[in-house]
Amino acid sequence: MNQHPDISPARLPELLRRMPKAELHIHIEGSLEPELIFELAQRNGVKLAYPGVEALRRAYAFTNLQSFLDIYYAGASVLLKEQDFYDMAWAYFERAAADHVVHAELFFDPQTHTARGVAMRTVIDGLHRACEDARARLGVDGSLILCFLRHLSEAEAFATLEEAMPFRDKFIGVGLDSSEVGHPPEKFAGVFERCRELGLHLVAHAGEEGPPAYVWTALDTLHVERIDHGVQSVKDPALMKRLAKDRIPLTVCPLSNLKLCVFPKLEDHNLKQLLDAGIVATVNSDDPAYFGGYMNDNFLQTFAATGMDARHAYQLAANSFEASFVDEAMKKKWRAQLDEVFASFE
Ligand code: HPA
Ligand SMILES: [Zn+2]
Repeated sequence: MNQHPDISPARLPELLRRMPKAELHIHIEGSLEPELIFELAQRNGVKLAYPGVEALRRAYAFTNLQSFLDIYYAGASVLLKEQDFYDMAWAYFERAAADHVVHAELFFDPQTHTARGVAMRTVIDGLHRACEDARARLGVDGSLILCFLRHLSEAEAFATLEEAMPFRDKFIGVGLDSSEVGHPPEKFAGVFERCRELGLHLVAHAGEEGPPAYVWTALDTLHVERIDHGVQSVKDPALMKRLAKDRIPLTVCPLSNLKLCVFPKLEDHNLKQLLDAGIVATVNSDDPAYFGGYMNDNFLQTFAATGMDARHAYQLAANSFEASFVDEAMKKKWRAQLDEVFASFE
């Protein structure tokens, strides 16, 4: 296995496109393209606040996380039927396959839908059916992670978990998303403890806009296995050491961070710094329909802006497999595919 191939910078874009990779931080509702939003709105008779696709796209000028979330929840309002959830996830899987994503762990926000009267079964069945078809027809392995909305109460998270329990075999874990600042991980200590007892995988958004303290409590109070975003961790050297020592993966989303003004320019992004500190960082798209790109857009633009090389590319792909919630045999298979692609570029 050659982890440090001598590959010329000119061939780096093609290598980034072709290498197999896992996506571990994608909100499936954030993959809803404006065209599909309008198609579903028409199909379901939902009235939107924008006259058309272009007007909606023009509204995608965000200043921070909250300015995005307001539009993201409005976009999700067109999802009503099982087929809508299926169509959304299927469109994502087709794009993922084109980017050589071999495995994806999809976040979904049930509370966004159940609050509008959509049944939990409708949401989970539609998404799960798309995962099954993606495996069979595209060769993309997919699984679901249920996210609690952190701007809501812990009692509401408990009620959501209860509602989802009849479908326990259709999701592999739980996460925590939505407005971060003012809603620290410890607000959800009880429900995460219950999810841990249930044998669910645990992740949480922390250190996207919020302070390193939120990353610490996600680790030590919620006992999460991965941190989503986590880019603010560089402000705390002790935290950086902890993440590296315990090999806690960070699911980093460079174009999201750019669009939500977490970094002023992609050139300022700290992904290379995280990797060079020995942290198991990965690249992900977060909400690709809103942030200007899917997996390969994130890889290509970030590499062009930050001067990372083929060694970083290999590390990021290998990290995505290490950080995924699959068995060792699957990880081994994907690492072998990764080595094969790198070997073909030497
Ligand atoms: O980037 C995000 N952060 C927090 N919540 C979210 N929900 C969708 N995307 C995001
Ligand atoms: Zn996210």
